Amino acid sequence: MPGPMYARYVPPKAQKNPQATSRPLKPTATPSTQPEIPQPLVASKKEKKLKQEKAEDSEKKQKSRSENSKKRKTPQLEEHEHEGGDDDHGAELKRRRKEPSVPIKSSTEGKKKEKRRKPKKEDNSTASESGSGAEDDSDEVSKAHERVLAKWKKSSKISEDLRKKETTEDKVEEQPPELHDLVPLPQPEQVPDEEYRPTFSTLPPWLAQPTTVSSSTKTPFKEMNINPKLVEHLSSKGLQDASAVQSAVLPLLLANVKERQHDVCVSAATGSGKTLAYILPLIESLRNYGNTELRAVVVVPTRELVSQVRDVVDLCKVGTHIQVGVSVGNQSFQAEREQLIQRSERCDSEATAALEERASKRVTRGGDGDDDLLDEVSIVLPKHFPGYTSKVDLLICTPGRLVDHITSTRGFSLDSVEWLVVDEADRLLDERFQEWVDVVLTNLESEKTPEKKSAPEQISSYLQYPPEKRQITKVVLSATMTRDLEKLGSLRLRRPVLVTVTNPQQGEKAATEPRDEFSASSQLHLPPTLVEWAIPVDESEKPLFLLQLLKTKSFAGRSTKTNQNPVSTTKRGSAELLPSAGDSSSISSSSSDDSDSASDSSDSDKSNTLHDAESKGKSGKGSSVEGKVNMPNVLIFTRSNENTARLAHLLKALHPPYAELIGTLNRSASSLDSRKLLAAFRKGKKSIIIASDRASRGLDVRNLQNIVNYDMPKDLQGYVHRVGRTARAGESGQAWTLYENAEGRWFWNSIAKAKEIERGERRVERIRLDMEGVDERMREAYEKALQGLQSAVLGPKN
Ligand SMILES: Nc1ncnc2c1ncn2[C@@H]1O[C@H](COP(=O)(O)OP(=O)(O)OP(=O)(O)O)[C@@H](O)[C@H]1O
Repeated sequence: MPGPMYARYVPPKAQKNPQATSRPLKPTATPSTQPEIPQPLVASKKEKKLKQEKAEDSEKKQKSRSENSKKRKTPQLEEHEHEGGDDDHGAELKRRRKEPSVPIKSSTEGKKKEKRRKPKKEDNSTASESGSGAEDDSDEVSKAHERVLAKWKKSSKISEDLRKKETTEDKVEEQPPELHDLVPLPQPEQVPDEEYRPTFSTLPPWLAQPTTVSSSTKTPFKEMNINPKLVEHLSSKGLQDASAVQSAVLPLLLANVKERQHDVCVSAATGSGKTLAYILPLIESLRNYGNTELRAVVVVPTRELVSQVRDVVDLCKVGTHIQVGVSVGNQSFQAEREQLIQRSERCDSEATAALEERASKRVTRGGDGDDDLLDEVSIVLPKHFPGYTSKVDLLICTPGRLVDHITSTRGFSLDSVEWLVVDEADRLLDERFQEWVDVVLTNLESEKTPEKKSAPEQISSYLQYPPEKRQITKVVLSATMTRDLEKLGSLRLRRPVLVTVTNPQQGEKAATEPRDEFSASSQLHLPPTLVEWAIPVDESEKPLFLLQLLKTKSFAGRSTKTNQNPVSTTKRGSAELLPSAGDSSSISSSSSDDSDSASDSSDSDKSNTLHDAESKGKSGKGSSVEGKVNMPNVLIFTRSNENTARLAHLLKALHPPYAELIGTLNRSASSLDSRKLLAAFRKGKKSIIIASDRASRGLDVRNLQNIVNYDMPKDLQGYVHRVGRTARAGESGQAWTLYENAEGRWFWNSIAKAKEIERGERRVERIRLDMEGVDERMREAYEKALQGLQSAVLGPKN
């Protein structure tokens, strides 16, 4: 054999192009990119011949050739040889894998490269094959090649193994999921997310840390800084002790004007006595003035509240000369002006001359207003000027009417006002009412007119000193006081203090624990004596459900003159009906904990049943009109004026004996009518009031025992105010909420279990009405009533 089979193989690493040399050793990611087999390994016959011829070249070249062949060993190959060769192929492979990968060349590109390489290899082979030296050399090269080939094989094997391993791993991952039929896989118990409680507060300290007082607190009026005659008078009316909120607020407000350094915000449950808490300080402050000036303004949202506050003022002002005015817009504006402002004439030649001069120049300031004044001047005595004085010390008004007087009533001025009370503040600040806050505050903060300035004020004005800031005490109250800083900020309170009333347990907690923003904003209070019920109803027969409720003994079968509550909560989550003569009905209820979903069809199993005593024929007295003792005393809330009228119509048609006992209270009722209705209700001539939310705020009706939410309230605050019409001033009361299927979830989540309401141990309890008594006859009557309603709405021809 003329020469070795693999003569003149130039190891890939000896190539000039390092990328080309490294490719054969590089393991490939996919089988399609197999390591490139070194091309020169199998030499063609032509090549061998050429090699032989060239091997006969001079010995001189032999040395240089052997040196050349040594030099051609790449540093990489040498390195491998030093490191122990084949054993380190794995490490080498890994190292190369980390190197940036060589882009895969296209086949044409590979061929071109091969062509470029060929002449070089030919040169080398010619040089290496000459005589015995050439043989040695070729042996050496052959061995080197074998070594490299062995390394390549080994590396190929390793990469092949790796590929196999990866494929098996992939297969394991791709295994199809185990099938478990339709039974859900057992899941680990879910860890509830911890409630986020920020460690910082964005509320100002006065809101975040209010002054709290326990609802059990009582202070005798005689221990307070109140006129003894007034204390005596209050006592004669059964008011000896100040309630909790009064005990906290009165000391702050009874101080004299110089000591009153704070504006006061009050957040306390409905019926806790907030009205007296601000009326007493007003009376004590106003009683000592010798002249009449408008010094106190009380703003409330509705006409009914205006007259209610007036009643409290009338109770407290006995023996004083305090003049009280009301402004509600139920009478003509002119008549109201005359009640509030006294017009007089004073001799003031200077003022008259100035005015006449203006008139002659036809300079008008403020347009029509000045023209009016000119007209007035023309009808007074010569050299006389019209003057105006207030006829009232204290004005109780709605915001809209107050703005009307400020802007249009000549002589109406807030220059002497020292007190501004905003009752039901969240409602008044929610609705803009002609931007009343801005108008009133701008007036209160503006400089007094010269006539209203005191002597010292006139002197400092003459000396052109800047006017002193006026001392006005603001009192802001609500059972659902807003923590909205923007709204409260609009009242521009001065060093405000927030007073809240908590139940005894909460009071202890509040005293020891600092209140953060979260808890401060979440406090709504319900009267502790209130019992709350929830009744699922069928939407299509809701009036029938209401009728059944009104007839049930636990609702209607008790005297309106006693405060005995037919349902006594015996322990948490359970209740029972107190036995009463001839009463066979019973109630045992489930707490709200058992009633997560209103749509739960198993309601009936868990809930309780109110047996209709009348339908069972065991007590016919329960709903007889003559037996007033057993008539329901109830305020029923609907969501709109229309619903109020419709429901009244249906109830009267369904159960005619109720007709003369039903009254409606909504926005379309005049003040006089609503006053009359409330008076009749207090006297027991009317027992059922069907009302819109107009009656939900502030209304105080003694002996009102039941509230029915026939339609859902708008929100949580709405609920608190509605149900707060009962269980007032420590008396008992019940609230019944009828919920349709679609409303149940919202009611339970947003009202019954609302975290914002402090209910303590109490729960809203769910009961079911027994509808057995509703027979075909009643359903027919219901249908007729609906038809009657339709023709009443559309007219008889339709
Ligand atoms: N010190 C007191 N002792 C006994 N009864 C009181 C006392 N103070 C007020 N009351 C009575 O409590 C009832 C509720 O008072 P008031 O109307 O002021 O409550 P309120 O807190 O303003 O309620 P709301 O937030 O619903 O307006 C009234 O009938 C009132 O006569």
